[in-house]
Amino acid sequence: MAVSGLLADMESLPTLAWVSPALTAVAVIIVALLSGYRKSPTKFDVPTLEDSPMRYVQEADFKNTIFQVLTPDGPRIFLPRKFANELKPFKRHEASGMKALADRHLGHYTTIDHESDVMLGAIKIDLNRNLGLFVGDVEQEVSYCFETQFPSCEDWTPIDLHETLLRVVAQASARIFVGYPMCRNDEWLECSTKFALDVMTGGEKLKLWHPWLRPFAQYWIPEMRQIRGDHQRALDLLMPELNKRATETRKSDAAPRQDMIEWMQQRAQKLGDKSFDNRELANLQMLTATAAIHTTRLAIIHALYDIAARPEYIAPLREEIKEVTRDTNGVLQKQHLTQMRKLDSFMKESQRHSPPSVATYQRKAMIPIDLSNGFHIPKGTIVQCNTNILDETPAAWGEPHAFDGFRFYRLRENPEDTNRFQFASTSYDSMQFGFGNDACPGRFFASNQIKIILSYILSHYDIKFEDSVKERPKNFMFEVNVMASNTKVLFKRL
Ligand code: HEM
Repeated sequence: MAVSGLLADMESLPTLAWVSPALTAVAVIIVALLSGYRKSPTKFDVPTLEDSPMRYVQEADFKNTIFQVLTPDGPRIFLPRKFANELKPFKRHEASGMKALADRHLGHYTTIDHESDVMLGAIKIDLNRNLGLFVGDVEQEVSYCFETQFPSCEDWTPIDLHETLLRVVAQASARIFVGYPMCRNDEWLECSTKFALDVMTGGEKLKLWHPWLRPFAQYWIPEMRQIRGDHQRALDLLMPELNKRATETRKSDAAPRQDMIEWMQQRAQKLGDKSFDNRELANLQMLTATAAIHTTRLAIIHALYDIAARPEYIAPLREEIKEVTRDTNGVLQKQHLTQMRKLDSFMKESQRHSPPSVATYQRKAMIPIDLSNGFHIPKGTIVQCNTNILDETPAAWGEPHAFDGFRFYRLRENPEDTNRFQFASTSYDSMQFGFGNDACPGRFFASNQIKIILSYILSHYDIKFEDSVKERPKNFMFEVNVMASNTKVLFKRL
């Protein structure tokens, strides 16, 4: 029931007629809270984990059994991996990954429930088509960032990767999202990275409130208030650049400008999207940064932890980087990234052990869906598949639980498989970027960014853990998300 409906019901109670509006509001809150405690969400006839979704990873037989986690927003259904194959043929208006993600973060309130063909087209088509153009630019940006933001590391220096890499990834991504010089604008970088944190934190805090109370509670939660401010700030920061571009006369023979601002504007024109304006452009920039920056940063942190924990990989990885860039004296070019097969393999193995989530395939049923085992998914239900599948690793890939950084490198030595098993390849056995038509469209870009940043670090620094760290730091879970611990890594300039 909506809050307005609840208010109407209460107003019809004669005993409340004399109560002041403030007291009525308090009464509404109490009634809503009490009804929230009484009400248990509609359950499915499958095992239930009542408590915390964090527990299911350890306790539920997620591989073979369908089970549910009850949340105030209704049950979340967890499916064995095989059902991803059954859901894959459904189109996005029938089974939507974006809607599932938006619901998980209360997108209606946190503003991320915003599906845009302009944004998807700009990433899927324009960004992917032009990836090769930016390798030099991004490398330059990464190098500038390390030179200006990083300690000198003449001797072993402890580095907080979470903090440092946020800046590096944000700036390297902004080089392509908003172009130069905007990519070096501190305020823009702060705004575009903070938005994601406000969405995550604000959404989590709002979830603690009963759904009926959220329309009010959103105004009490600082991060929820900041989200609105973030949008306005993004627009204000972007306007000088947009005005400059709108008024600037470019030579007729000048190469077309290539960055996400340009692509979004052109896509909107092509699609005849009348609602697209500067405000929408700023919003889409924030959404793109949200999808891109924190995921990429996390993948790099995991990879660096894996390298620091297994120093025997440093020499062969460095050797490969040196070898492939020999023809250009160490300057990275597009083809070099494809040639870095050992690094690619190491990144994929690192992601196999530390995926972004144990359920990277999630969909909201936009229509009722029946699975082959007779399980009925009603419209509006969120389902997620178990994609945490070390045990189910195909036999041909070798020992499933071992960390074998070059397993995919060796698999690709088979001439038939040379284009398979890449970091950005998705398959039923490798769903870290999702699966099917709606798998992550930014994965090729992410692959490039990660390679550029890791190869910069490996070529300029030695890294290791402090002596007190005896093994690779353990990951921890937040709901279905796999998070990296906050362990410092020591850097020393070569
Ligand atoms: C290592 C970095 C990244 C990881 C691990 C990652 C992971 C994912 C996953 C698991 C999905 C859901 C796919 C599915 O449901 O089948 C997804 C979707 C998405 N990602 Fe990424 N991502 C990364 C980087 C990026 C980047 C750099 C961008 C943008 C440039 C991006 C943009 C998107 C978008 C727009 C979607 C929604 C796609 C749709 O609904 O069609 N991601 N990502």
